[in-house]
Amino acid sequence: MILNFYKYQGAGNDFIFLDNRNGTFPKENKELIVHLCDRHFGIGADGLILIENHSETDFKMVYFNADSSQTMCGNGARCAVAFAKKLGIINESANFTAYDGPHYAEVNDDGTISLEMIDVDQIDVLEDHVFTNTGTLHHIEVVNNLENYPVVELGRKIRNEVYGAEGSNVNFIEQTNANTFLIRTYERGVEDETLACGTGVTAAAIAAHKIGKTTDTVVNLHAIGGNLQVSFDVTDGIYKNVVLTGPAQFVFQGTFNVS
Ligand SMILES: N[C@@H](CCC[C@H](N)C(=O)O)C(=O)O
Repeated sequence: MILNFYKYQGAGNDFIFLDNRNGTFPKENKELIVHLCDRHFGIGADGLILIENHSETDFKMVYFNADSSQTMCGNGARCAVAFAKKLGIINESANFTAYDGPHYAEVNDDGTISLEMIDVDQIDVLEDHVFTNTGTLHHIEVVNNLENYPVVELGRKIRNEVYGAEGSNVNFIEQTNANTFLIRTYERGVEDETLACGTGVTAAAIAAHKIGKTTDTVVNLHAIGGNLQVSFDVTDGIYKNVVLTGPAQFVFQGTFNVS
């Protein structure tokens, strides 16, 4: 089988895209998904995304982590909008369906994508961290000297020892001004630090606001792979109109021979 694939990245979070509107990709084949994402023996990526037909929205995004587990992915969703535009499915805006439900997104004049995220009403503020769900699970800790922080070592420990088999993504943030934070994320399903995580920066912005680190409702997050922005409204403690904005870039396309 020959697969035509496209590679995209959003702030360095990279994805293999397949146009599966004809439904021919064997998505039950988890070994194949793991193999395609393998950086040594496959194409290499943090995740794999299928674009499929949907009866009520412009398209359906089916996301797999590099280990083939499924959930929502914010950077992947922004890249999915860019890919859907390249395929001619949408123009400057999209209504699409993802793991966590329907989403609306817009392509901005500078090529960045603004993506509406789910409302967030459950935010657990604990002694040394915040835990919330922005489409997928996130643990957030405020730290010092993030540049030299042992993100992989501590992220993996928290992911496994605090959250067990289901796990959680683990974000470490450091404030640099009133509405700006540096962020590094250990992602479950990749089981490593990634260069950025869209649902993670969304969770971090909401957590920072919730615990009073910022009073702004437009928050800048600087990840290793690029800059992202999160805006929201807060009504009765519920974060609504949450929008994630950032880059989504086509990198290359090719064919992969599945033996
Ligand atoms: N990189 C993603 C998040 C992908 C899912 C995550 N690894 C999980 O398993 O929850 C993003 O940009 O949101």
